[in-house]
Amino acid sequence: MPYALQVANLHVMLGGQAVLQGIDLQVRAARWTSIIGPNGAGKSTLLKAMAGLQPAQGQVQLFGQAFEAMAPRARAQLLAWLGQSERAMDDLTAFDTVMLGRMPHQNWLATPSAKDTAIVADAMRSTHTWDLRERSLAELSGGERQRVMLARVLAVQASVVLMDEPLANLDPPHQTQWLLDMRALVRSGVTLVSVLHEVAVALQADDLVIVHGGRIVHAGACDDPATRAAVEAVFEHRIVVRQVDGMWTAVPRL
Ligand SMILES: Nc1ncnc2c1ncn2[C@@H]1O[C@H](COP(=O)(O)OP(=O)(O)OP(=O)(O)O)[C@@H](O)[C@H]1O
Repeated sequence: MPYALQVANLHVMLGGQAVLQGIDLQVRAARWTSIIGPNGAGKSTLLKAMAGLQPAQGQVQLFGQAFEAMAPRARAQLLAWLGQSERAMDDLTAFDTVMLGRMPHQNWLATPSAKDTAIVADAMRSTHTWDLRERSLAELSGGERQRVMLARVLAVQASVVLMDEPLANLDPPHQTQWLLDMRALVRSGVTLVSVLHEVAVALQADDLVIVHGGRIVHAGACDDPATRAAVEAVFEHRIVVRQVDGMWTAVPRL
């Protein structure tokens, strides 16, 4: 089975604390993997390490190649990243922000090609940000801004996309749209890894990785009953995983 990302014996220390303690993970290509777990479990740190943005002990491979062996530009074309509450340059327009996603494909100081412009327009239309294209980021609401950042990641057209809390600030229609867009992306062959607090959305993924205390406590297919039991357990049985209209969802146990 082809793997997009392989993580072996990953350790991260932050502020004298062991935040990741020997993570082994294999992310299957052309599938959607969701990472969930309680606050402070180490999810964001794991995702950052998989993006090469977090110094760590251990090994991360992208399509079988060690990260450090890859040229930065080749890696930036293959792997796109959306961080949590990502900072952006407030003075840039939404259009120019999304165009930043094309940088790994452009030559230094070259003007964007017609292809770059078409890809940016597509990404902005699919995230409903096209009408915001001339506004500066500073003028946008939290959800509008998040959708612009999503468009930027889509504009990279990377084979592997990592997203940390992509639904932050998105209203329910845009959450549903995100789900539909991500399914289409994965069907087209992209590998998606997302850290999500919305358990009901995370359960729609193909595979689920559950992190607790810097360790993976469960990894399995979302349609495996053992995975659903592990979800309830890691959240101390304060939620129940139920089927509604043929879809698995999580509701509070009151
Ligand atoms: N720069 C840092 N220095 C010290 N400790 C850190 C640093 N960054 C993160 N931590 C700690 O590492 C642990 C894991 O953080 P991380 O952000 O990976 O958790 P998370 O599972 O994504 O949490 P959340 O669900 O709250 O976003 C937390 O206990 C956090 O306080």
